Amino acid sequence: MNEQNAGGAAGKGLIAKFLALAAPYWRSEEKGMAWALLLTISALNIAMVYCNVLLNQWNADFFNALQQRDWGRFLQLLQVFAALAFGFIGCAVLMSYLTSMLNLRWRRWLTDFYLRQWLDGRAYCLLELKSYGTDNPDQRIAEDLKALTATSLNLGFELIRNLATLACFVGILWQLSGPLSLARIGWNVSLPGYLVWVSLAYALLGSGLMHALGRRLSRINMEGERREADFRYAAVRLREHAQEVALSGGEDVERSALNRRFQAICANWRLLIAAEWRLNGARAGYAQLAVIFPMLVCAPGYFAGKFALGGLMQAISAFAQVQGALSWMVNAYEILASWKANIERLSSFQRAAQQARQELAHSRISRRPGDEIRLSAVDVSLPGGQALLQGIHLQASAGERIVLKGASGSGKSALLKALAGIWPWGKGSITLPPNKVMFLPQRPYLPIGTLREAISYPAASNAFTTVQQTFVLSQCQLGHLTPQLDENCNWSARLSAGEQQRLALARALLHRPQWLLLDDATSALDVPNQRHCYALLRTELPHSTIISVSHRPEVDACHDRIWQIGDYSLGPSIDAAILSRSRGQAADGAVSIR
Ligand SMILES: Nc1ncnc2c1ncn2[C@@H]1O[C@H](COP(=O)(O)OP(=O)(O)OP(=O)(O)O)[C@@H](O)[C@H]1O
Repeated sequence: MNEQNAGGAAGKGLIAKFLALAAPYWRSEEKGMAWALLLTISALNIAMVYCNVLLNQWNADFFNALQQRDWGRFLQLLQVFAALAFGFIGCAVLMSYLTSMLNLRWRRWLTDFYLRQWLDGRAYCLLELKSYGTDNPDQRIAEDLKALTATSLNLGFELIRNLATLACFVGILWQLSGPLSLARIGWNVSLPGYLVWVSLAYALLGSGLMHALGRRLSRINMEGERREADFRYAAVRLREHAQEVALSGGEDVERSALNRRFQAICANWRLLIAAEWRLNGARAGYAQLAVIFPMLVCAPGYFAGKFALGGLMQAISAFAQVQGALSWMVNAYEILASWKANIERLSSFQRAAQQARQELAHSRISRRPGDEIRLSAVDVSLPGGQALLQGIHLQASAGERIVLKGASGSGKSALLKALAGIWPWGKGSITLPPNKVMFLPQRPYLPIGTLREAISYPAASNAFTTVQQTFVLSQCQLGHLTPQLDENCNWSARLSAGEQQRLALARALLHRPQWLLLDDATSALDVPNQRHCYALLRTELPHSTIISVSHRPEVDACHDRIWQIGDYSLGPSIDAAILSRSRGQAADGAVSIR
C-alpha cells in the first residue's frame, strides 16, 4: 500500500479502513496462492451447506422409511448417510486446514509488512520520542495482526456459510410450512411460509436477550486485555531492571505495585464472571429450547396431516438451520466489536508510523553532503515545538575532536541526534560528509545473542574475522571475554556498565566510522580507562571526526575544541521573556566555541 492510501484511512469508515489494511496482501506477489485458497475455502463452505441440504432431504426419506417400516430403503439410506457424512467431514477438515494455512500466510506477510512500516524511515525511533496517537507498536504487530487475520477469515467464511444456508433453507422451509390460517384468532387471512417468520422471530428474540445480557462483555473483555498487558509489562520491567531494584531494596514497592495491577485484573475478572454467568444461563436455556421449539411449531402441521413423519423431521431440521444462521447474523456484533477495535488500532498505528516517517523526511533541518560538518542557522526544538537551542553556527573539519558541553537538560543529546538525523524538530541547514556515521549512547544497545553479534552490531556477526574481533576486545581491555565470543546471553544484564561502554567502543573500532558521536559514552569508566579509550580512538581512527558529549572535565583534554552550550540554552519550561531575549542574542550564535 502506498503512504497516501494509509494516511487517507484516518477519516474512513470501518470497511474502507479494513480494505486499506487488507488490500496490500491480496495484491501482493503472494496474491495467486491467497486467492486460490480463498476461493477453495469458500467453495468448501458452500459444499458443506449443500451437504446439509442433502442431509435435510435425507431426513425426510429416512423417517418416512421408518414410518413405512421399509427395511430395504432403511439400509439404503444408511449408506447414503455414510456417504454424506464422509463428504461433510472431508470438507470440514480440508476447510479448517486450508483456513489455517491462509491465516498463517496472511499473518506472516502482514507481520513483515508492518515491521517494515515500523522500521522504515526510522519511524520506530520517532514513535518513542513523540506521541503520534498510538501506543505499544510491539502489541499492534504481535497481537492485533494475529487477531485481524484470524477474525477476518472467521467472519468472512461464517458469513458465506450462513448466507448460503439462509438462501437454501429459507426456500425449503417456506415450501414445507405452507400458509398458516389466522382464522382461529379472528383474522380472516393466512400467513404464507409461517415457519420462516417464526424462526426469524425466535432468532431475533433469543439474540435480543443475549444482547441485553452480554452487551457489557466486549467492553469488559477489552478492559481485561489492557489490564493484563499492564501487569505483564510491569513484570517485564522488573526483570529488565532486576539489579537496580535489588540494589535499591525495592522488592516491597515492586510487589505492591504488581499486586495493585493484579487486583485491577481481579476486579475486572469479577465483572466478567457476573456478566458471564447470566449470559451462560440464558444461552443454555436458549439452546435447550432450540431442541424442542421447532417441534412445537411444526407439530400442528403434522397433526393436521400436512406432513408425514419425514416431512416433520425435515421441517424441524430446516427450521434449526434457518434459526442458527439468523442467530449468527444477529450475534456476530460481538465478534464485530473486537474486529473493529483491531482495525482501529492497526489503522492508527499505520497512520502514526507514516506521520513519523514524513516528519523525519520533511524536516525543516535540511541535510546535504559536504567535506566537513557544518551547522548553519540551526534551531533545535522539542517535539511539541518549544525552542531548545537557537541560531547555531558550527563547523568541524575531518579528523577534529570536539567536546560538546552544557548544563544538564540544555539540549546536548538533542543536538547530537539532530546531527545523526533522528531529531527532525527545528530548522536550519546541516552539512555532513556522506560517510559512515556512528552514534555511541550512554547505554549501548547490545542485542541478545552471541558476543560476536553484540560486537559486530549492526553488521552480521561474520562481517569481521575472529582475529579482528579478538584484537579490538583486547585493545579495549576486554580480552577476558574472548573465550565467550560464541556464547549466547543477555549481555546487557551480564556485563558491567563500563564493560558495555568499552564493548561499544570496540564496535566503533571494528566499524571505523568517518565520524563518531559519543553521548556520555564513557561516563561509566574510571579516569585512566576513559583516557585509554580516547587515546585508542586517536591512534586507531586518526581521520575520524569525533564529537563527544560529556560533563567530565578530564574529557576536555582528550579533545581539540570545546563547543559550550551557555546561557543561550532554553529549557522547555523557559518563560517567554527569556525566550525573546535569547532570540536577540542568537545572531551571535547560540553555542559559544572555544
Ligand atoms: N522526546 C522528548 N520529548 C520531549 N522533551 C524531550 C524529549 N527528549 C528530550 N526532551 C527534553 O529536552 C531537553 C534537552 O534534553 P537532552 O537530552 O538533549 O539534554 P542534555 O543536555 O543531553 O542533558 P543531560 O546532560 O542531562 O544528558 C530536556 O529538558 C528533555 O527533558
